[in-house]
Amino acid sequence: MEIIEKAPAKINLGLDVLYKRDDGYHELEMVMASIDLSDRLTFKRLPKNEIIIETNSGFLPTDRKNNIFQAIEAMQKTYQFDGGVHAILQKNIPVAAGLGGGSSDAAATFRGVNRLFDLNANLDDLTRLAIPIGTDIPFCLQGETALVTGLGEIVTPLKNPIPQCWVVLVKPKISVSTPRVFSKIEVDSLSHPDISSLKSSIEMGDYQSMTQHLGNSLEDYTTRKFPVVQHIKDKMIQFGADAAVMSGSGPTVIGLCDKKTRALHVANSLKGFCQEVYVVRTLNK
Ligand SMILES: C[C@](O)(CO)[C@H](O)COP(=O)(O)OP(=O)(O)OC[C@H]1O[C@@H](n2ccc(N)nc2=O)[C@H](O)[C@@H]1O
Ligand SMILES: Nc1ncnc2c1ncn2[C@@H]1O[C@H](COP(=O)(O)OP(=O)(O)OP(=O)(O)O)[C@@H](O)[C@H]1O
Repeated sequence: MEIIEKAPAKINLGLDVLYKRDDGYHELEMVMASIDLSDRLTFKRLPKNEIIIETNSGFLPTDRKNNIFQAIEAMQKTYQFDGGVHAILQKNIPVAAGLGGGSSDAAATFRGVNRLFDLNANLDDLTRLAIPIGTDIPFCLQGETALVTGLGEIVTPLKNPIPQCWVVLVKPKISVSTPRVFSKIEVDSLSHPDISSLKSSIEMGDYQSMTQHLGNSLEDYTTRKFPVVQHIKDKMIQFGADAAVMSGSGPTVIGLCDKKTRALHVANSLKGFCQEVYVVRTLNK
């Protein structure tokens, strides 16, 4: 028997860093949405108690450093099932891009192993196991559009998902380390997007108002370190995106367009500038 799970990327429409906690982590307030750009995972049972990870991506670790490995191990320890897991990852989401690829793979692994061994774990059970592996995983377990608070572990689905639109993703050829960004920011001097207005515009289905309230507290730091991120934002607006914002700790910039033709125009105009350009839809159930 094999189980197949899709692992969609996430975008941060809004990300506010509220304060730094005594343990070094940051209290966040975010609006996140899943998009139609996904990794694909296949899970098979193995007779012996081992974990094998195969992937089409040459850059990724296949040992304990991979989030998939950690998720399988957490499930093995908790549920003590007989046998091991062979996971095959088809990587489509750019790595270290601010699109939560590794977190979504881990979430898909929790779902997949749960099904593969008929473990009947519920969302709360899986969320508890997920938090120590990555703070984006609780959102990835639920998907769609949500307000995400705490360290990332408190996920509250919005009354309505993000209004249907086109998302242009542009990833410059740099990788950004999330731990490094969090260790370098000075919390007192960060900008604070209006997450409450962003949330209400989405819940009211008001696309235009939503585009006016996108924002990311981490953007100033990443754009100062990598000015190319600001260039991409400026170009997106110049070529017709309704709004543009950096996702997560970067470096991917997302541009929103209500019309497909305009999204394709923005994407085509940026292709000469960056190699990795995607046009996707948001993912609503
Ligand atoms: C920036 C975001 O992408 C927004 O969605 C996420 O918060 C990051 O999620 P992630 O990649 O799953 O990151 P994690 O592996 O959980 O955390 C990486 C590192 O970022 C820092 N970190 C993360 C989350 C948080 N609320 N405060 C932090 O300070 C910590 O130093 C942590 O060791
Ligand atoms: N399954 C995986 N897919 C991608 N990266 C992984 C995976 N497992 C471990 N990693 C490691 O995690 C690091 C960050 O990868 P990822 O693509 O999840 O970053 P990200 O998109 O910036 O995530 P976020 O937006 O949650 O910060 C990489 O350095 C990579 O080697």
